[in-house]
Amino acid sequence: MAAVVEARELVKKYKNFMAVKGISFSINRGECFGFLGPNGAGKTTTVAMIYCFLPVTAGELKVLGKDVKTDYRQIKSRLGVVWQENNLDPELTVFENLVVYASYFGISTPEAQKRAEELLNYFDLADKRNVTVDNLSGGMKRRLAIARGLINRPDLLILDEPTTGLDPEARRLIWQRLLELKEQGMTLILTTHYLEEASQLCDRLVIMDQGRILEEGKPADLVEKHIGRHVIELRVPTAEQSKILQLLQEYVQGYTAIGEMLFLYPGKKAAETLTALDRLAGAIYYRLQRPANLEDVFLKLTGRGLKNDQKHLS
Ligand SMILES: Nc1ncnc2c1ncn2[C@@H]1O[C@H](COP(=O)(O)OP(=O)(O)OP(=O)(O)O)[C@@H](O)[C@H]1O
Repeated sequence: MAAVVEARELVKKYKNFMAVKGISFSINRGECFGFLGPNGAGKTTTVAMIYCFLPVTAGELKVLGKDVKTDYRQIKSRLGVVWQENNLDPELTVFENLVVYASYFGISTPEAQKRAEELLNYFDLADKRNVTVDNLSGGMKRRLAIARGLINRPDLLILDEPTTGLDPEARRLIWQRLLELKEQGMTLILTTHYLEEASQLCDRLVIMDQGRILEEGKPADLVEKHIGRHVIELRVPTAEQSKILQLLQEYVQGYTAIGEMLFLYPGKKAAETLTALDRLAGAIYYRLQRPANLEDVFLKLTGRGLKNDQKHLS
């Protein structure tokens, strides 16, 4: 499969702060590739370098076979981007936002109008075509921003946290459209700190933290590799934990301890683990068995949750 993005030992330094610390990855044509990580991981910085918006400090970065250091004009003309912050023009109508943006790519007005109509229909915004952006809901603004990112019919669409701050219904509508675009063969790159978004949309992803890539792979494979099918969550006083872990060692393949919380990975022995736990009930304040997910992978790799506001200790 042809790579549309190749990064080798990519580094980004802001003055004295190294936001991206020598990462390597490769993105194939037609896939949805994700950068998953908490705030400050370096996701936006990385996609901004792919979009040729930020210069690379060191390392190699090729997009669509061209070098971002020398061929950025050609690369940019073939990319679409949707930034996390709303940067739609509030003075213009929905329709005008698309047509004016198209002019930056040298697209003729009749062609731009035709594409704008198609995109407004596709993103369920046709009845809003003549209102200004201020009159749109958050979900509509985000859909318009994605429509605008597609106006030049890009080879690659970059989405920086496309559904952050949206309600579940607005989020699902955007996921639906992005999945359709992928089915039509579009290459998508997205950053997110929503594990559900990453699991639903991404064919492959990297897990980033503090400027580094911790893991890379298909979402389901990463969960299987690090955790298995299930997680048993326990709340146990820290003084009791080593005794419990010792008693469970023949059943449990791995675990993560964060304060009083114990996250157990029982592999194929979930039933045996639960039976063994029943005999220990006195020391355990709380117990839950649930399917494993990408957040468990992140937790195991870093000892922290994906969202900064998330507390794992109750
Ligand atoms: N212009 C800048 N100058 C200095 N430091 C910066 C600049 N932009 C970003 N950073 C820092 O670089 C690190 C990575 O930021 P980045 O925005 O790439 O992270 P992120 O993973 O996209 O997080 P978020 O989800 O919050 O957008 C952070 O510590 C951030 O504070």
